[in-house]
Amino acid sequence: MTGLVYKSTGSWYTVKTHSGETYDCRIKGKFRIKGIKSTNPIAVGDYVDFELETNNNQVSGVIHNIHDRKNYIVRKSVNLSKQTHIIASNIDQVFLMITINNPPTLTSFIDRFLVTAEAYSVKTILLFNKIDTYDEETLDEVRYLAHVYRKIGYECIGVSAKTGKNVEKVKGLMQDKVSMFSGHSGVGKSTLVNAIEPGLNIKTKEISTLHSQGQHTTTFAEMFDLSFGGQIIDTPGIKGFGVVDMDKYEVGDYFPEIFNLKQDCKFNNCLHIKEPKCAVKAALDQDEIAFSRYRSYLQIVEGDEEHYRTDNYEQD
Ligand SMILES: Nc1nc2c(ncn2[C@@H]2O[C@H](COP(=O)(O)OP(=O)(O)OP(=O)(O)O)[C@@H](O)[C@H]2O)c(=O)[nH]1
Ligand SMILES: [Zn+2]
Repeated sequence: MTGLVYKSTGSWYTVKTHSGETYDCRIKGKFRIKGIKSTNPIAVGDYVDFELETNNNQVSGVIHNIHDRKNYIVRKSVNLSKQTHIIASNIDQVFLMITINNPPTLTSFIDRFLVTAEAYSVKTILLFNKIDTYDEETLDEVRYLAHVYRKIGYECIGVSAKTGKNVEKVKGLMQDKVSMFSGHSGVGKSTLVNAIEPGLNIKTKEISTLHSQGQHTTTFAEMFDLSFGGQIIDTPGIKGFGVVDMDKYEVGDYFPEIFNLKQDCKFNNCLHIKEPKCAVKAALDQDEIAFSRYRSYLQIVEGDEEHYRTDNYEQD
């Protein structure tokens, strides 16, 4: 049988078949996936093959195969083992929720998020929430940001989880897809998800991420069905996408507007900083590339690790 993993608790997996039956499954033998050194071999969002077995009149499943993943997101463990934990896989899209001032979402946060999402091959849609509260000046800021991000290929939608503005539009995008919601604490993730699917109480608030010994608990994601088709993955306690190791020469490839120009730079290993005949710097001078985007690019290339962690990898 084949099913989709909805929940994992470490040794047991909740797997749902296409016809809607749910089974508790375990893994058979050692499971190694090429190239990933992770603490969990199977994650929420995985498609797996399993066989049923009966023990003491209890039916459960034994997973013997995992299908290739289209993408996955990981979290590095904070301890010294340097192992990764796969949070979720096969994500169709992530909605990055942004508020201008309550709380403020900085462009450096948005851009670091987008770079990570590009590196993971996860499509991102930007939702500017709480537009019911904005004055004309703040709305101008929303319009400007939407212009900047639309120009480089990201869909941008102004929404209000409170008044319901554009909530139907977001639902339409979610139909029959696997979605996630991200963004700073307080941007309105729970409120919007509740407006989209009333009664689905996703626990975006984690009670505590620390054990009494001061170690981080492992965060387990969970998948939920949407009544109108599709699923939502809830990742309690995880507000950003974490840190992805990348070479400084790779960073520009995850900025679509920089990637599109790099073949026009004189040097094929151009970092677009001080090199002569750089197409990216020329585009910046012509205002074809937004300065805030270029500034974020420089911050990432110059490796402001400390900043990266606090900005993009929040855990309360
Ligand atoms: N005016 C207005 N208030 C909103 C809107 N969306 C959310 N809020 C309010 O903003 C506050 C935070 O919303 P939450 O949904 O709890 O935010 P969250 O992103 O889930 O926060 P965490 O659980 O901490 O990650 C609540 O008081 C909501 O009522 C909106 O569109 N307009
Ligand atoms: Zn260049």
